[in-house]
Amino acid sequence: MSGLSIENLSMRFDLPNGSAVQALKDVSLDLAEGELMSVLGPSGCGKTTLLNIVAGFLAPTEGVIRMNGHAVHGPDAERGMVFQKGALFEWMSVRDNVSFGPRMAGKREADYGEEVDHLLEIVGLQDFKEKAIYELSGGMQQRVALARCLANHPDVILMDEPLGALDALTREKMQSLVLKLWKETGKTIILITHSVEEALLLGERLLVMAPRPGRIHREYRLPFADLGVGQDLREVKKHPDFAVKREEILGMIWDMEEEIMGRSEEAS
Ligand SMILES: Nc1ncnc2c1ncn2[C@@H]1O[C@H](COP(=O)(O)OP(=O)(O)OP(=O)(O)O)[C@@H](O)[C@H]1O
Repeated sequence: MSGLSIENLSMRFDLPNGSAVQALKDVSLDLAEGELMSVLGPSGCGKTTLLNIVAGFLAPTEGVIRMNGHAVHGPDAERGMVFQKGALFEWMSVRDNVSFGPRMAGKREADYGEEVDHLLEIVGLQDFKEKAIYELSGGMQQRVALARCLANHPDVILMDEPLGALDALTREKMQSLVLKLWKETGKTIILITHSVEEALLLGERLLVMAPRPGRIHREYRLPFADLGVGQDLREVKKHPDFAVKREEILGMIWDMEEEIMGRSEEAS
């Protein structure tokens, strides 16, 4: 079967003081090839833990991840990761960052050169390819991170708050770029965000997680990502159902946060 399958995943962290945190409990989910899923939820509901397990950085206490039918046992180029920031090689040029994966795989310039230049063009950095990373703005650095991830030909792209450190305007532009890359490359994408608007705009599927233990609370299938491929995201936000869903999900997360605060007050 092609695509990503998350089967009965649980993760418990045993702490040095003898207690334990149940970060995830019985999470199951199938993602077909080319689907874009955004993941939202209050702090501590296990979003990053879920992504790290899918990436193969963490082994779950129970359950299994299957990628195109085979079980995942560790990191692999088929699952690429884009972090919030800080994962680029600062001292290398933009182009050397993007070509890093192919070079490490033993490929020659003649094999990857054209594709790397094409990726730089897609993310709008063709005029900056010889610049060093530290010379770029935050938004440009995230474009390098996206191009570098794509250069490894992943089947799935995992994004942990990839736009979280950007200013509002750059973030909006990058949201459009993520949609464009998704449509042009047909990649399967999981994107974690703390922004309800971003989750609505980018997720053709939107997963709301709940904490303690981390679990799937609700899933939506939404039209906004498809709408956003062809038009300004500000227009998409004017869609009557957009505001309805935003209020519904904000309320849902607000209630969860209130419950968490209530529980911690009871415990203290
Ligand atoms: N290595 C670890 N050891 C112990 N506990 C951990 C570890 N990693 C995560 N946790 C705990 O697991 C739970 C889920 O954490 P996780 O970072 O996955 O949540 P999150 O939803 O991504 O949170 P945030 O939105 O704040 O980034 C939290 O209670 C966290 O403290």
